[in-house]
Amino acid sequence: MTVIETESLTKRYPRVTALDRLSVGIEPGVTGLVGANGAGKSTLIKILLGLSPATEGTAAVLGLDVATEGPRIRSLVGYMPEHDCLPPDVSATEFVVHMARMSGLPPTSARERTADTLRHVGLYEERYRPIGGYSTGMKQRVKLAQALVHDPKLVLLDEPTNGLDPVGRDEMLALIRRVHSDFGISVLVTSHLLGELERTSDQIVVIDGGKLLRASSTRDFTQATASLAVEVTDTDDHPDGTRAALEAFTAAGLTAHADGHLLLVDIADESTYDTVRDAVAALGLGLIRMEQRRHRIAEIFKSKQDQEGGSRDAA
Ligand SMILES: Nc1ncnc2c1ncn2[C@@H]1O[C@H](COP(=O)(O)OP(=O)(O)OP(=O)(O)O)[C@@H](O)[C@H]1O
Repeated sequence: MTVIETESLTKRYPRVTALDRLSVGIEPGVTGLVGANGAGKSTLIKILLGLSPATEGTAAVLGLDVATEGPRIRSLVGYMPEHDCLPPDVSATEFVVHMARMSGLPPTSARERTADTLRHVGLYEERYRPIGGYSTGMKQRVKLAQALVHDPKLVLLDEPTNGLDPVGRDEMLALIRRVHSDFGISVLVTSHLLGELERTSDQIVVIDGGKLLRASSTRDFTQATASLAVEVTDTDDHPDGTRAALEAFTAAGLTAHADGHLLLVDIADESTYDTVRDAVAALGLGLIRMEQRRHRIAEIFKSKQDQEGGSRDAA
């Protein structure tokens, strides 16, 4: 079952192709949509909401065709826009109640849902103060609350960590995780920062120049490239133990490279551990560390970009 499905989705503006034959299926859970600025993330969200027509291709949200079912999709989906769009003179409560009413909730349940949602996003104490006096983090929480207030099945969050300091980012990401774990709401969250979504997301979709680069579970993403980090001592016989071990690993048929004092060995299969241990023992070196290291997503892309000679700002 997929919550979002696109097929050859293309969006051409007069001077740029923002989405280029994008075909992707997104399952329930938390999905990170990652891409550099201008990759096409916001364009995709607007098409999914039925607010902007695709030039070619098709897309379905919760099984509904975006070309014909926009209003129904928007009743089932919450949207947190990227830019600050909050009225400064009203309180969070007034604004979120208003948005709940816009979504069709009757007055009493709009007020109840608003109180619950603001409590959930951690804005309960400040809920009667005008939004104009809020910090960036508080404004982001109001935007999240209005996306959740009508109890959607799916929320589309466009760069919710933008402008936040590291602590604010972590809090927002934890909150996003809870949107799914506490309420079972699926989440599509965008970011231009590859690293920040890997702890939050079940799946990662990476787009670049409107094209799909990769879509897979976060676990597959990082595990497929697992490596063994090995650190060894120097000895009188081998004053550069790292170099001696690297040569021995290569001679034993392993793929390895040095990163300072660390040797990073590709894990071909279970026997890699024994081969490393035996090679180190044969040289008479001490083994300081041998541990499996999952690559961070950012590293995978850095090496991919280095290979391609690219210098994009997704990091
Ligand atoms: N209404 C528009 N008219 C013309 N070009 C547009 C329009 N909206 C977006 N674009 C262009 O389409 C491309 C993709 O933009 P989009 O906003 O979808 O990217 P993004 O990944 O969301 O990046 P950002 O995080 O910077 O918003 C960009 O080159 C952008 O300039």
